[in-house]
Amino acid sequence: MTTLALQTTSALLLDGITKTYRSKAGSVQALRGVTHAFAPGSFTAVMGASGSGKSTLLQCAAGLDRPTSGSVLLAGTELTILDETELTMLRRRAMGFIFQAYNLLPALTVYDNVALPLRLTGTKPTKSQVYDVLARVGLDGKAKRRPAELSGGQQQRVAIARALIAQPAVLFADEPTGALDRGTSRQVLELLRAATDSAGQTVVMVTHDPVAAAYASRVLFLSDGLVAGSLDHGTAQQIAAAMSELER
Ligand SMILES: Nc1ncnc2c1ncn2[C@@H]1O[C@H](COP(=O)(O)OP(=O)(O)OP(=O)(O)O)[C@@H](O)[C@H]1O
Repeated sequence: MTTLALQTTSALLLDGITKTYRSKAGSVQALRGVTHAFAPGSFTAVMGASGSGKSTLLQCAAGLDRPTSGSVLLAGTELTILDETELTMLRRRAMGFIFQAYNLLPALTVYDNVALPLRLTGTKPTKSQVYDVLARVGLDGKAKRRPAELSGGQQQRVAIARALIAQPAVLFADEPTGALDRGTSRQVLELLRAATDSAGQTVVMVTHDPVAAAYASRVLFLSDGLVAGSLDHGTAQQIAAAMSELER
C-alpha cells in the first residue's frame, strides 16, 4: 500500500519514528525507526523485553513525548508539527489514556473523575452521559464514591470510563492490568475489546502479559527499538512462545 493510502486508512500511523534520549551519561536510542499503521477499530498489543522501547513508542504515538525524527499521524493530524497547546487540545478530543496506576484524582468523586475530560474541553457532560459510561464499565451505584473507597479493579474501570466518555478515536493503555488479579484483569481487557468491537475505537496497549496480549487482534513485538515482528490472533501460548524466541 502507498504511504498516501495508509494515511487515509489508518487511525494511527507511525512513520520512521526514532527517539534518542540524551543526557550527561550519554545517549540512548530508544526507538530506531518504527513504522506501523494501526487500522481503525483494531486492538494492538505492544510487547518486548524491558527497555525495548514500548513506553517510548506509546508516549510518542500519543504526543506525550516528541520523536527525534519521523512522523505520527493520528485521526488525520500530524502530531509532530503541533505546539503544546494544540497537542493538549488534540489529546483531549481524540485520545483516551489508561495507565497501570489509574491516575484518578483522589479528591474528586467517581462522577467528577469521569466527567473531567469533557469539562476540560469546555463541555458540561449530561448526567446520563456519565451514568451511561459508568454502567458500561459495570460501576452503577458507585458515582458518589471517592477512588480510595473502591477496589483496584473498580478504580481501573473508573479510569476506563474516563477514557471512554469523550469517545476518543484512539485509546492508549500502558500496562492497564499490571496491578490487577486475573479475574479483574479479564474484565478490564474485555472492556477494551468492546471499545474496538462495539464502538470502533482503536486500542494500543503495552503489556508484558501474553494472556492480556491475547485479547488484542495483533501483537507487535519490539526489540531494541525496532519492530521485530507481529502476530495476528495469537493465543497466549503462541504469544509467549514468540516472546521467548525474541529474547533468545
Ligand atoms: N527519559 C529517559 N531518559 C533517558 N533514557 C530513557 C528515558 N526513558 C527511557 N529511556 C531509555 O530508553 C530505552 C527504552 O525505554 P522504554 O521505557 O521505552 O522501554 P520499555 O520497553 O517500555 O521498558 P519496560 O518494559 O521496562 O517499561 C531504555 O534503554 C530506557 O532506559
